[in-house]
Parts: sequence; structure tokens; C-alpha cells
Amino acid sequence: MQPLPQPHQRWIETPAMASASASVSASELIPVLPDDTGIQYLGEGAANIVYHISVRYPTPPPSLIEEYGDGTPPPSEIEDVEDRASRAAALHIFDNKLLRLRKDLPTTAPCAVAQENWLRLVAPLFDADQLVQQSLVQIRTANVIEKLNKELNGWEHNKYPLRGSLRSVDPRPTQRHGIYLADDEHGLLVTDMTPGSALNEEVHEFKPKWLLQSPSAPPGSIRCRQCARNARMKAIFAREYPHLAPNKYFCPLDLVSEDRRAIALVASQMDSVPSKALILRRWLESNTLLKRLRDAQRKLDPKGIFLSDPTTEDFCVAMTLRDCTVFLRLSGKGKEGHIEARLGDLDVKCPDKAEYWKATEQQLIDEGWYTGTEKAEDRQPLLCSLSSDRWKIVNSMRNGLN
Ligand SMILES: O=P(O)(O)O[C@@H]1[C@@H](OP(=O)(O)O)[C@H](OP(=O)(O)O)[C@H](O)[C@H](OP(=O)(O)O)[C@H]1OP(=O)(O)O
Ligand SMILES: Nc1ncnc2c1ncn2[C@@H]1O[C@H](COP(=O)(O)OP(=O)(O)OP(=O)(O)O)[C@@H](O)[C@H]1O
Repeated sequence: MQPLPQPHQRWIETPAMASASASVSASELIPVLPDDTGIQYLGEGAANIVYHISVRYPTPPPSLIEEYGDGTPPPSEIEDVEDRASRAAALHIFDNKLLRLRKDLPTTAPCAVAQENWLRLVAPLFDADQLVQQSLVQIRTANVIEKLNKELNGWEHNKYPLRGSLRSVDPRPTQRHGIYLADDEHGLLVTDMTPGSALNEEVHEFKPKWLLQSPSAPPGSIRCRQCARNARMKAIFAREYPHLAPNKYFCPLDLVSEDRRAIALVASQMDSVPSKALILRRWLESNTLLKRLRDAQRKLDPKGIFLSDPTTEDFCVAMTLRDCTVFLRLSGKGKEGHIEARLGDLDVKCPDKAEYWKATEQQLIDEGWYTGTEKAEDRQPLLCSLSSDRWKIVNSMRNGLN
């Protein structure tokens, strides 16, 4: 198994990386984002910022070529119109795409490297229509990063909208302030999974996280890895904000359960509107995507962080699959309803995170979060599907007894 690059040589010099830069040097194959593209902030996570893009089509629209009709124009005009038509056709690659740009962090890789890793290590694990597709786009010529970083910075320092900005207020979550975009040659064009203009279309986004117990969880665990992590986070939150209700969460094992009651529960936890929960339930009962994701998580890390080499590609891809996002686009109604499901946020993790992964696991074990033996003052309800008390607690919560 080929190790991923080590910290001091991160993201360079392996054969895979060399082929990435080779493909990038064939830059004529990578589309260029036109200078006058409209770029509008959509959202961000810890590592990337995602933007809506609107490219400007040449005017008059190419359909005019048909409107010349019988009065044949001079050849130069025809050439001009044809030229514009072919430029417009080339711009269609930007249709239904978002622009995803990485933040300047030690754990993010240049987009060209991320793309090479995604193509080689992630895309083969799924069908094309199960993934948010991604491809490189050149952004250097349009000075995109400089402009966008100014905008991000401006939001933090100005109370009023920047000139030319469509946003009236800072859309960035406060905890994301202070981190900006990396000055890369490339960005990624990704399948746009935001709701379309069609009536009733909406998108549900969630992280399925660890769909199986952690291989290094202690014997007798009554919480799965994610429920252990969530219980710990809830306890920290409760100490800091004793009067606020914590975020709701669900047990990821329920997402791939064969028990219809567990699926109904998780669907209702994911969306409290009954009609939406019903759509989610039907999808959870019938989809093959999440089980495929679970099986890949198992295959790529059967031993866990303490017994595997966390710097291998397999391990890093397993961790990637434990932190990806599912986008569900719901359209239509009732039985006519359709769901398009795709996995996104599949940048192969950096092996530099190994110490963090080990420390996280050790903490969950040592503090008793897996075994439900956390300190009495931090005690959290045992809502994980691995706990035999789970239904009793769920029912008492439903009856308002908890
Ligand atoms: O450690 P976890 O399980 O809490 O996952 C981290 C995520 O936290 P979450 O629990 O999903 O809110 C975390 O997400 P947020 O910052 O909470 O949006 C990141 O995705 C992080 O990965 P990276 O540092 O961006 O590569 C994630 O780190 P790893 O997947 O590398 O562990
Ligand atoms: N293909 C997409 N279609 C629609 N929205 C998207 C898409 N990709 C990302 N987004 C939106 O942008 C947000 C941030 O994107 P993304 O998950 O790629 O960031 P990240 O930094 O990689 O996340 P993480 O914190 O998990 O590392 C998402 O939560 C989602 O709301």
C-alpha cells in the first residue's frame, strides 16, 4: 500500500502527485473561469468555501443565428455569430455547477492534488450518479482568490455591504472568521445540489459519519463511535451553556439498520416535519448508497487507528468516508416524489491528522463515552442503537418524561 505523503513533503513528490501536476500542465484541457463570472458565497465548512457562479453568455444569444431567416447576412456576420455560438456552447460546462475553493490550512491540499486523489481513490468506489462530480477549473487569470479574500475580510471588518457585493451582511459563521482561501491555480467545479427552481424541490444535507462501530472501541461499548463523540460534545456544551438546548443528533447506525422502527426514528430525528420524515424514511429503506458507504468504511479500515498505519491511503480514505456529506434532492410529491442522492465533500484526508484521530479515540475510551461510564456530572442519555435502554429513553422523551 502506497503511503500518503508525510508532513515534511506533504502533497508533493509521490508518483501520484507527479501525475497530478503532469495533467495540470496540460492546462489547455482544464477550462478557464471567465473573468466576468459572477461569484456569490453559498456556504463553507472547516476546509472549503463554496460559491454560486453565473457565467455571462455572449450577446446577442446564439439563437439569433436561426433568426436571420431568408435575408442572408454577409459572411463576416455569420462567422461572428457562429463564433459566439461556439463560445456559448463551451460555457455550458459551467451550467449546474458550483465553485468549491479550499481554505489556506495545513491540512488542505491544492485542488489539483485533491482532484487527482479523488479520481484515483474515491470515484472508483461509487457509481458516477452517486457522487457530487468534480473537475478542475483554472481561476488564476481572473484573480478570483484575491477578490474573494478581500470580500471575506471585508465582511469581518465592515458593518456595511462592500461595493459590488450582493450580500448585505456577513454570511460567514463567526467560528470560520480569520481563515481565508488558498492562492491556488485551480478551483473545483462541483455538481450543484442546491434546490432548483422547480416547485417543491428541496435539498436535505447530512453527514452520515461512522456507519459501523469503531474497530478500536472497547468491549462492552454501549455507544457507537459517533454517539460517543456526540455525547462528549453535548456534555461540553452543557457545561458551557447550561440553559441552552444542544443540537439534535441521531445514531448513524440507524441509517443502515434493517429494523424499520430504527429507520423511522432516525428519519424523524433528521426532519421533524412528518411529510419530509416520511420521504426520508422511504429513501433510507430503499437506498443502496449508505450500505455501500458503510462497506467501504469497513473494508478500508478493518483494524482501527491503534492497529492500522494511519498514514496509508486506505486509512485516509476510510477517514474521508467517515466525514463525507450526503445531499438528497427531493422533488415532486408523495408517490411521484423523486430523490437524487449524491455524496460530496470527499477530499482525501491528510495523514497529518493521525495524531488528532488517535487522541480523539483515546479520549472517548478513557473518559468512558463508549461504555456509558462517563463522569456522573457529565452523564448523557444512552440514545445509541447499541444501548439496550435506548427505546425506553426514546419513549419517555416522546412522552415528555425526560
Ligand atoms: O473529528 P470529527 O469526527 O468530529 O470530524 C470533524 C468534523 O466535525 P463534525 O464532528 O463532523 O462536526 C469537522 O467538521 P466541522 O468543522 O464541525 O464542520 C471537519 O469535517 C473535520 O475534518 P477536516 O479537519 O475539515 O478535514 C472532521 O475531522 P475528521 O473527520 O478528520 O476526524
Ligand atoms: N455540491 C454542493 N451542492 C450544494 N451545496 C453544497 C455543495 N457542496 C458544498 N455545499 C454547501 O457548502 C457547504 C460547505 O461545503 P463543504 O462540505 O465542501 O465544506 P468542507 O469545508 O469540506 O466541510 P467540512 O467542515 O466537513 O470539512 C456545505 O455544507 C453545503 O451546505
